[in-house]
Formats: sequence, structure tokens, C-alpha cells
Amino acid sequence: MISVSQAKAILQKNIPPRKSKLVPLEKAIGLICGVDIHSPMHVPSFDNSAMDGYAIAWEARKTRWVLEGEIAAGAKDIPILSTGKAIRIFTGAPMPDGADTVIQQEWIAVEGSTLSLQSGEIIKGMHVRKEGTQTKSGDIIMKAGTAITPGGIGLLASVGIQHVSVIAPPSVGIIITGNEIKEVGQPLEHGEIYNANGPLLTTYLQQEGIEAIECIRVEDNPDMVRQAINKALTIHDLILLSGGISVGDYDFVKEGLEQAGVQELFYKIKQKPGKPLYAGIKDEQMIFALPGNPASVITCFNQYVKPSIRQWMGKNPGWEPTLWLPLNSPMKKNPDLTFFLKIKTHPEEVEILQGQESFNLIAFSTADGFAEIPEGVEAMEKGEKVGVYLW
Ligand SMILES: Nc1nc2c(c(=O)[nH]1)N[C@H]1C(S)=C(S)[C@@H](COP(=O)(O)OP(=O)(O)OC[C@H]3O[C@@H](n4cnc5c(N)ncnc54)[C@H](O)[C@@H]3O)O[C@H]1N2
Ligand code: MOO
Repeated sequence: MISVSQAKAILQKNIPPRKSKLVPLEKAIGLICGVDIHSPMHVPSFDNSAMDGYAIAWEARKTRWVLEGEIAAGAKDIPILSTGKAIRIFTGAPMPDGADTVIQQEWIAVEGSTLSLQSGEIIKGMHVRKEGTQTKSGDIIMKAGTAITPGGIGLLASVGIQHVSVIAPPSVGIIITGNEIKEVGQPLEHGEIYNANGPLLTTYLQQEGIEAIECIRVEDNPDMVRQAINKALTIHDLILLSGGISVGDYDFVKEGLEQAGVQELFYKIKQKPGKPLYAGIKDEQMIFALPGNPASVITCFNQYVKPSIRQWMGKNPGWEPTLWLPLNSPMKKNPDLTFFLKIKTHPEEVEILQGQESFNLIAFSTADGFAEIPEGVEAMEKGEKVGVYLW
């Protein structure tokens, strides 16, 4: 069996190569920009007013103008400014030829068609947003590797970009094994349980920005498990299996993966929960067989699958704890294993929640992360700091 850090190091070295794809702008949120993006236009694309006020040609010590005409935002017929005159103008409206300065209306008194300056010092060029001052056509406006935010989408939309090349999220096939599993909505017979792993894995993947998810169920039958694996390998980049990876007589996942030509990266980690985790690769595909207990699935997903996906997608993977906080109670454990404990964080401390068994999901109603208690540690005192992974 390998340690948690060895398993993570193996995964980090074996993430398949990235692929890129073109997506509509509104689908790019949360994804990583795949190439440097150049602006196809100047921004602003025309000189325009930054204020509601009056467009003038600046002259030293001039304080009176004759008003003629107006220009609203979006106006098509733009008058030319005559010498000594002013044109009424609004924020975002194109500047008229002949004008170089805008005076905000609060500084001006209007009497008939005469404008007089009441206060303020007019600086040549003030309140004019000049063409190309934000961005020149051809400038790089977003670098490859940037996480695309709503603000970034606004920037790209502002230069008329409709599609953006991003690092493609992997397409994922989930295979849920188990004769005892029923879907929510079906009646349960004695000995049966509801499928928790399918919905939790699907929604974890959705949170990572993955839309191409197929989730199927197979019985604990070696031929059916093998066929499901082979089919998933023809379609998906990432395959997640739930259950059937331990040593029972009805655990057929490992042999199914071997028969499908998957190369094992590791099997079994010195950890609790999730000890019998399997990871493998085939061509440019990655495969995880997650131990069926739901809390083991959640732990293994968060510790190994999620960081692998994030690294694959060019994001910050989060292989290590993000926070160190003191325990609010002492704890004891088996020193041969790393423990991942469901926790609730409080402003200054960590609470270890009740129900740490691998079958027990109750802690997830309040948990906001895991604490990692490393291999080698047998006991911890109240107040000792633990590494925390928040969801
Ligand atoms: N003799 C040994 N037995 C077991 C060992 C061991 O080392 N020696 N390891 C235990 C550990 S640790 C784990 S974890 C489990 C992993 O078992 P499998 O991956 O083979 O999973 P299953 O046996 O199929 O299921 C385990 C458990 O989880 C429930 N389950 C399965 N799928 C779902 C689902 N989709 N939704 C909700 N619950 C699910 C299933 O009913 C079982 O109770 O092996 C131990 N045994
Ligand atoms: O390792 Mo298992 O996931 O503890 O029950």
C-alpha cells in the first residue's frame, strides 16, 4: 500500500494531455482560456463623452459659448462643432469633429442659447474617452491560462468576441456497480439501498464545470462490468466507477479494468476512509475505481479525482490543505493510516463531526470540509493544528 502523498505524486505525473475546444462565450464561465486572445477592435472604438454636459473646443480663459445642437448616445448624424460654439452631449455619445473637451453640466448656467461657466477649471481634453485608450486592435486582452470570470466575459463581449478557445473539460462516464442499488423514487426491498454515489458524483462534476456526464448502473456481474468499462472507454476521457473494487466475491471492477487494458497506477492507499481506491490510465484516459461506501467516494473524489480534474483543466488543483486550524477536541487514531475527518470549521477552530464511518453520510448535512490527520500520528490534543480542505 502506498501513502497519501505517494498517490498524489503519481496522479500529478500522469494527468493526460489537455485538449482545447471552442465554446460560446456564455459557456466559458469558470473555464481556462486556451490561447492568448487579441482584441479585434480599438476600445473605445470612437472618441466619446464621459459626462452629460457640453462639447467644446478648448480655448484659454473662455467662459461663454453659444449652444447649437445635441448628440445623444447612439446618435448617427453627428454635427460638426463651429468655432466658439458648444454642443449638448450625453455620456457615451460620439464627440463631434472640432470638439476636444466636455464640460459637465453642473458647471454651466444656461440662458436661452447662451452657456456660461459658473465654477471649475476647464482642462483641455477633460471628460473625453479617446479612441483606443483602453485597448488597441491586436492587443492581447486575455492570456492563455487565465480563469474566465464574469468580468472577463464582459471584457470579451465588449470587443464582440462570440466564441472562446478554452481547455476542454473531460467528458466523464460514471459506472455505479451493485445489485443492491435502487434509484431514488423506486420502492426499496429488504437488503436494498438508494444510489447515493451517482447523484453525489454527478453534482460534484457539475460543480467543476463538467457538462458531459453519463451515469449508468450495472449489476455485480463480471461480463456486465467489463462491457460497461469497455464501452465507457470508447466514449469518455475520465471514467469513475463506484463499488466492486474491494476483495469480495462480487467485486469485479479490478479484473474488468485489467481485461480492458487499463494500466494500474496504484491500488490501495494507507488512508481511512477510501483505502481500496484504484487509479489507472489508458491512452489519454484516466480511470478511478472508488470504494463503494459513500463517505469513501466523497473523500476519494475530493482528495484525488477533483485535484486531478482541476490540474487537467488548467486550474489550481488544490492537492494540499488550504488552511491550518486548531482542533476543538482531542482525538485518537490508527497511526498506520492517514485519516480524513469530516469537519465543521468555526472562526478559530475545527470541530470533528459525529458519524465518521464510511457508510455514514449524516455529517455531510453540516460538514464544510475535511481535516487531514497524517500517517504516523496516533493522537492529537485539543488546540493542535490540523490541515483543512474546504469544499
Ligand atoms: N475483507 C475485506 N472487506 C472489505 C475491505 C477489506 O479490506 N477487506 N475493505 C472495506 C473497505 S475499507 C471498503 S471502502 C469497502 C469497499 O468496497 P467496494 O468498493 O467493493 O464496494 P461495495 O462492496 O460494492 O460497496 C461497499 C458499500 O457501499 C455501499 N454502496 C455501494 N454503492 C453505493 C451507491 N451507489 N450508493 C450508496 N451506497 C453504495 C454498498 O451497499 C456497501 O455497503 O470494502 C470493505 N470491505
Ligand atoms: O476505506 Mo473504507 O472506505 O474505510 O470503508
